[in-house]
Amino acid sequence: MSGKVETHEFQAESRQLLELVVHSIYSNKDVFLRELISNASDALDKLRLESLRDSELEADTSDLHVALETDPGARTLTVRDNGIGMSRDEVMSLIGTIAKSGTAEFARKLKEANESQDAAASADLIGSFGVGFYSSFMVADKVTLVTRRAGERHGTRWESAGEGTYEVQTLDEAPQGTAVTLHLKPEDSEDRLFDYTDTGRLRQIVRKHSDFIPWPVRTTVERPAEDAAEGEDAAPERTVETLNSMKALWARSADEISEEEYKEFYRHVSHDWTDPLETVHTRAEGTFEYQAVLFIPSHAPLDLYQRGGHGGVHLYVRRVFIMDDCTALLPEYLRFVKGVVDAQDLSLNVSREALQQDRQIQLMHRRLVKKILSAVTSLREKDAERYRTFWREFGPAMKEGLLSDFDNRDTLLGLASFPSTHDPDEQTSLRDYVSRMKEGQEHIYFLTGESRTRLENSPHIEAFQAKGYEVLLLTDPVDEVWVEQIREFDGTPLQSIAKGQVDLDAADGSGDGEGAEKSAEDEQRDEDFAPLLGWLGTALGEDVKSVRLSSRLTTSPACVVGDAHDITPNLEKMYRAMGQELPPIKRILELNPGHPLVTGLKDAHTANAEDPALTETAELLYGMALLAEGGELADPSRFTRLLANRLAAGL
Ligand SMILES: Nc1ncnc2c1ncn2[C@@H]1O[C@H](COP(=O)(O)OP(=O)(O)OP(=O)(O)O)[C@@H](O)[C@H]1O
Repeated sequence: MSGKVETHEFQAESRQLLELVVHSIYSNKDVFLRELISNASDALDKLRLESLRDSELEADTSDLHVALETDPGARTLTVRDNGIGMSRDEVMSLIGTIAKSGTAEFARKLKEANESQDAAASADLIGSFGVGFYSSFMVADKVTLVTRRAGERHGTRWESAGEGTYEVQTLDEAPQGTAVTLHLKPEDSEDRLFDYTDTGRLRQIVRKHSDFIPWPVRTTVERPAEDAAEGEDAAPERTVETLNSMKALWARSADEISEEEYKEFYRHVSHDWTDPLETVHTRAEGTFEYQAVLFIPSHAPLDLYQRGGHGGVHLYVRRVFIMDDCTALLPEYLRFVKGVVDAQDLSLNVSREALQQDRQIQLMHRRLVKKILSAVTSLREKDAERYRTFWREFGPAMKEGLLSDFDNRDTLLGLASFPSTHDPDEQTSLRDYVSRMKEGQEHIYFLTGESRTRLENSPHIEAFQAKGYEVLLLTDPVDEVWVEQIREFDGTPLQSIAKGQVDLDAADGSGDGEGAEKSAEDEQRDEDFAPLLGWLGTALGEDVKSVRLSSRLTTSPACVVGDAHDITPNLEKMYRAMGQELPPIKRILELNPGHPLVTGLKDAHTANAEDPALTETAELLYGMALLAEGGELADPSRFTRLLANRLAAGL
């Protein structure tokens, strides 16, 4: 006897998602079938693999297929597979819960889009998130799923109207695999809701969206009996038709495949409903044969920068699906690439661990990386618009490659783009930067920090702006790290303008200022300021390493800079946020000898070095320098008190 029917509530995020799907504004409702067939096909892949690996598994693998069963009278469509199936627990956790990373973020964005009634944004979101099984509720007002996991005795029945709850029941008997029955909503062609019990319609959808599925997708078609005598009512003939061609797309030659076929295949492997940005179809023959179809998506997944977010290259061996998310095939920084690699000479039993060590896999890895980088390089050369999209979505991930992929470092540097003071809207390549360098300029200047506005207004940049030197404004967290490791581009050294000494009057305004002879005027100025600098060094000794005169300032009185090999405050903050212990890092206070506050302080110090107000001015000056670069004060309330007192005294 079957178990009793239990009612459960959907997890909150799933409920939100379902609600959206039920009231979907997604115009192409046909895609529900692609999603269900895709799930069925995955289930067949899994069963084949499991039965290859586990000879004890009690499962029938003699005729693996997907069947579409229609009942126009009852207005139902069933998508049935005889694949791996699900246990009761799996049904509850996989179907009752959307345990995808990024769901919360997705739900939040969706809510925003709904509140602002932005239908296009909602459609985009739902398309890019991929709601899989839940897309059934776009066309059905009730969905019944009956499943039995291969090797298990009992089955499970799940049913829901896509509202707050679902029912589950254990069944004594059920066929192996999964049958999803959709109780279809009334046809509504205005809402692009068609008759999904019509086999002609189903044939059309399968050919369009699921043709390359490697398993037969069958349906029973009824034809009027041919040999029926005139006027006689003969039972119609029922024949089983396979709707898809089942050709593995990657095994076909690229010139036979239409763009639409690639797009459909992309949607199948990525579960992303939007189009890919770029496709790479490649094969290697000879001692180690493989075929690969790889895609660069047109947008970054929500979890691109979360550890453990999943990659997307599926590994096949001689057409047999082996694993999804095969991380051994591509480096971590290319984790956004989706697709399929089919290798000829690997064992079907290969494990994830063994893959990492496999020499052939390593060879394949190297070649695939080169293929992808060269696709991006040609995108950069031939299609500025699409390259821009690529870099906006994946630039920060690509820059991680500068830290890990030494073989391709030069290629990566060559295809990278960076925001710069040259143009507020367009990013620049390093090559273009170099071509614009001023005569005598020997360095590529950059500044790292949290945002473009902060960097543009940072005191460090003043003299560079004034003298027309271009500065790269690097605001991605990863920039802090790679600039520490990469010292030059094509022979031109990179130089942070917030570190070391700057002397823009010398031939090239950077580095340690050596080599440029000081004028008599400068020497006199240094002498005049020496007592103040010495005194400040002691007064602010707790906070700064030293105090010196600056030539990078034009309008600000002071700024703080790092020594040539110090880490930046931004990086320091990142390390601390990750829980790393660091000794306090003191920086250098630089003063603008032309600023009235600084000359005034010098005069006050000369007049009375013992004046207690001097120490407060020094503190204020240091605080201002920190604030100007967007830094944080150690004791903001003390700073405001000192400042308020000064202002009050001046009124
Ligand atoms: N026909 C099926 N047979 C076996 N398991 C299935 C079947 N359909 C769904 N599942 C299980 O339920 C899970 C959730 O399915 P769902 O379609 O919601 O998401 P998905 O396919 O993982 O990804 P996406 O939402 O991006 O399509 C699947 O990953 C799979 O484990």
